[in-house]
Amino acid sequence: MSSQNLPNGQNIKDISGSVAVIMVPLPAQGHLNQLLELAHLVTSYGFPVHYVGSASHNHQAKLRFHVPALKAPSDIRFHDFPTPPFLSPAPNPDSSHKFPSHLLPAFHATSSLRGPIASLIRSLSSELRRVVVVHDSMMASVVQDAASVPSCETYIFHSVSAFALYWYTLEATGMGLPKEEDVDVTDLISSKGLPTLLDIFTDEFLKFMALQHEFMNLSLGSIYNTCRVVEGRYVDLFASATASGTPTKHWAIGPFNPVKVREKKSRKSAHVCLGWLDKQAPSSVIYVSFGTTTVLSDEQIREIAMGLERSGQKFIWVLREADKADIFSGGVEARKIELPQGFKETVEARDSGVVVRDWAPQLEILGHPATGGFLSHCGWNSCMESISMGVPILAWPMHSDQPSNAVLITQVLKIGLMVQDCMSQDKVVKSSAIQGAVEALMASEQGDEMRKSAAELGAAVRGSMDEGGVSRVELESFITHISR
Ligand SMILES: O=c1ccn([C@@H]2O[C@H](COP(=O)(O)OP(=O)(O)O[C@H]3O[C@H](CO)[C@@H](O)[C@H](O)[C@H]3O)[C@@H](O)[C@H]2O)c(=O)[nH]1
Repeated sequence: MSSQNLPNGQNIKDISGSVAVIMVPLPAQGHLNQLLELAHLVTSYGFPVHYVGSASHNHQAKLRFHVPALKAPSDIRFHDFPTPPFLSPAPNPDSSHKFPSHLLPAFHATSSLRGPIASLIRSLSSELRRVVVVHDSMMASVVQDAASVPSCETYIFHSVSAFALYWYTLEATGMGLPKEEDVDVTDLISSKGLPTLLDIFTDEFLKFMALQHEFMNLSLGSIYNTCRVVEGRYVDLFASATASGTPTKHWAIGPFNPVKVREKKSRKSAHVCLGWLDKQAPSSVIYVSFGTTTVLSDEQIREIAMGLERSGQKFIWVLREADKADIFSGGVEARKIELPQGFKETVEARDSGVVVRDWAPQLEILGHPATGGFLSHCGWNSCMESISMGVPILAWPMHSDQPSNAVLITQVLKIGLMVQDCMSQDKVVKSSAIQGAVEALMASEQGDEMRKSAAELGAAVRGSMDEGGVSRVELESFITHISR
């Protein structure tokens, strides 16, 4: 964004020196990266951004960031605030619930950020005309002191789809599933329909959420990492379902992730899997990854391996353990995830795939022309990244917003298929179901149709970030609003 003028005609230089933005993420990868991406978008308009968290979560956010370094990196200032020591247990592959409860100690420890954040707000507001706090919806209690500083305003950042938010709201108010014409609620993702809040969250996390809800009415508006081309209708439905007496604003300004596919020569990552992809035919590879919170049992991993192998389709499979609350903490030795005997040798002999055990360059894999499908748990980052790169999704939701995202992808947008029978918490999905689903997406007419629809949606979403595009207009509306 090279223009020196804000959308309202004011000069950036005149405004940006008098307004600062503080970003307050929830300390989990899928949240840290979204607010860091938003920080980059905001600094591109000349506003300084202060990104706050514990030293290890700030380090995590920087280390794994997939946006190339800014020309002026000093525009984002990281504040490493002290947090008391918190437990960082190993994820439990045999847990009876798929929700990543092992992350909760880090979430609870964020209460200690309240004091340092309040001090930062007060110190900035003594020098500036306005301090703008953009906080994760799950950090509302931590920024509650902002309300007592007259020149400070807070805005909620929602890290999940508007469709998921709308569905949570209907569930929480007892109104039930979204009975929309375009969502066939009788044929959702399991014979029982969408799971309840207790199926997708734990009691402890629901209590943590309830605490945040107590402070959400202090904010002046909501920001979404989504695009009206994808789910504008659900942004409006959620806005009206949660409307109270006080008018609040809603800005759908996603995708936050970069939408331009990089040329081979200017790639950020030199990961070996990209070299392998370069040798594959267009749209011939399925990318398999379950984000940073999914914990799979050994048995489930074996079934995935067999399913992939028997499908005969080429694949890149990211096989990593879920993140711990502190990814840099030592302690218990990480689980050694074993593959079935002979799997590695067969895959190598046939050159049929790559198993990635470290951090994969997901955005670059999805943006590669050889990638034709994504077997995903439907975390919202993965959905937005896949949508913006025009790649259809084979949906295997696990917990939280993922089941509703899967419905959005498969039933509303029709750019993906479900892995059969995957919503049962205690059942292992068999290799035959995985094989069938992979074949359906990668080697059938139905799969080709999904690829075509996903490519069309991807082009529209990328266009939404161009000058005059719907997301760019909303981003500039937010920028104009905070600089008023
Ligand atoms: O090897 C890897 C693994 C992950 N990623 C990136 O990590 C992020 C993962 O985010 P997401 O797809 O949203 O999955 P989770 O990590 O599971 O995200 C959590 O946070 C999301 C935002 O609230 C929710 O939608 C999910 O349900 C919740 O599990 C994405 O940007 C990926 O590109 C990589 O780049 N390389």
